Amino acid sequence: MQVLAVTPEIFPLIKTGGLADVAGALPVALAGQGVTTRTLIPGYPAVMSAFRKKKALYQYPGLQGGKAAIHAASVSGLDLFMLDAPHLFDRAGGPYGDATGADWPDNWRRFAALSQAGADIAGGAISGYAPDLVHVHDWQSAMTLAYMRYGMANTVPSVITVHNLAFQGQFAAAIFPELGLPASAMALDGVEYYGGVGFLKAGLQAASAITTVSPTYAQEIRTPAFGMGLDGLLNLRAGDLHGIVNGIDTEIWNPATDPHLVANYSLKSLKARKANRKAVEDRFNLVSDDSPIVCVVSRLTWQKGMDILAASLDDLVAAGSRLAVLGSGDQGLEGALLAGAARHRGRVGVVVGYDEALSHMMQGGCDAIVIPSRFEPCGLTQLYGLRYGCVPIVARTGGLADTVIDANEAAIAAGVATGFQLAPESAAALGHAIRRVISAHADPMVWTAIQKQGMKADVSWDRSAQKYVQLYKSLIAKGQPAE
Ligand SMILES: Nc1ncnc2c1ncn2[C@@H]1O[C@H](COP(=O)(O)OP(=O)(O)O[C@H]2O[C@H](CO)[C@@H](O)[C@H](O)[C@H]2O)[C@@H](O)[C@H]1O
Repeated sequence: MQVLAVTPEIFPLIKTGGLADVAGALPVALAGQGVTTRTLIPGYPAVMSAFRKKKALYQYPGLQGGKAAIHAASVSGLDLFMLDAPHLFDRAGGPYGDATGADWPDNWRRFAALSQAGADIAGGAISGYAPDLVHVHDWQSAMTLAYMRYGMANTVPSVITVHNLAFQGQFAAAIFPELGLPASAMALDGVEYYGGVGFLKAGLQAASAITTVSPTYAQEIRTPAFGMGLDGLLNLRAGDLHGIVNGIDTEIWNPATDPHLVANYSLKSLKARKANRKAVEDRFNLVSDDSPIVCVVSRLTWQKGMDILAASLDDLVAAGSRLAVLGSGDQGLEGALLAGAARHRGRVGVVVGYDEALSHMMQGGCDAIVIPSRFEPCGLTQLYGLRYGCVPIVARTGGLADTVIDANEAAIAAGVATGFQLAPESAAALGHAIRRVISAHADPMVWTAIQKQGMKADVSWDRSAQKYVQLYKSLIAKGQPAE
């Protein structure tokens, strides 16, 4: 089976968050199950400069205002198509904005172009390549399905995965004439969204099936509280909506071989974690003692509950915990956390920035990782935590609720506990959870049992990749009715 994936990010080439991890790991997992994936990504500078050997397979004399070409290349087991469109993607800064973090004003044009190229490939633009199915991710590639629906590839089945409903790609109606879609597309069941154009909405409407990254989030987004304006549409399409929990790349995230750790270890050699713990203490200027180091590796945003964490710092330190925070995002939150570190020298350390290597070291050296999100489609850092014996402390929402078994008395007695759950959006619940963690940590038998049970959990892609394959097969068997 041949699948064309379209995504704005892919690890290891370009990553701002969990979407990149999934886009990079899923094709490898699917390959083991007879699915060949080729992934279309934008030709950002980091992408185009990664390959010496490129081959232009398709040329556009004009695509959203400039010349463009589709190239093919392979890296780390991934087969890629790259959309080389310098007027759209050859810019310093991040994939979505400039160095100050401000969004590019023409993001609609950039990701409409990516989507147009995706639909063109699906429709046969690359000679000899005809995918059986198209799989797109989030709003940045969602319009692929609209271009397919109103164009050549309207019989190719498709899947859209929602990694985060908060990001919708909503733009003014004035852009519509420049999208190159027929006038009939500007309709309630087309790309129209609250009077403007909705990229994610258009994809949700056109997809043969919709997936999101955990069963609980798939239910939550059908409610007004989590649906972010799309719950009505998601309820209409409930029969085509599936929750498939993310896995992780267990080669890249393997404490036994991870090159970013001072000391490698496994279930049988947990004591070796001490050397990593020492390295974390040094990096974050923490005092050395027996109290647990609780870490955070996160975008610093409201979604992730980082305001609740910042407001709870004094309480968490008073309870006896040490904290190591790595993150970047909202400047107000960065400031609040840095101020907390200044108030609690030696007990709270904060590194503002994005540091892949340090994130591995923290999972390998800290005792626990806290994820107090308000909503969390899946969450990956708790899965890395499970694999590394860095016990997850998670808000009971979305994929966090689906992947961590709370260490209540019954679960401890049954030997199934893998972490700690808390009620979302509550500083009191966070404080209570940290006190439970400190008390469990003080009992090495209990703590080691929780760590080991987490390390035994299956966080690989195996089962979830099977679910995607089953879904792909059922859609291909059904066929996509032409309009
Ligand atoms: N400062 C930093 N330095 C280094 N690494 C950092 C970092 N901040 C974050 N990371 C890394 O970025 C990734 C973030 O993954 P999350 O699952 O938390 O996702 P995110 O909210 O971006 O993604 C959305 O998509 C993913 C994938 O589907 C869903 O799991 C999630 O719920 C949804 O919100 C992890 O690999 C983490 O280690």
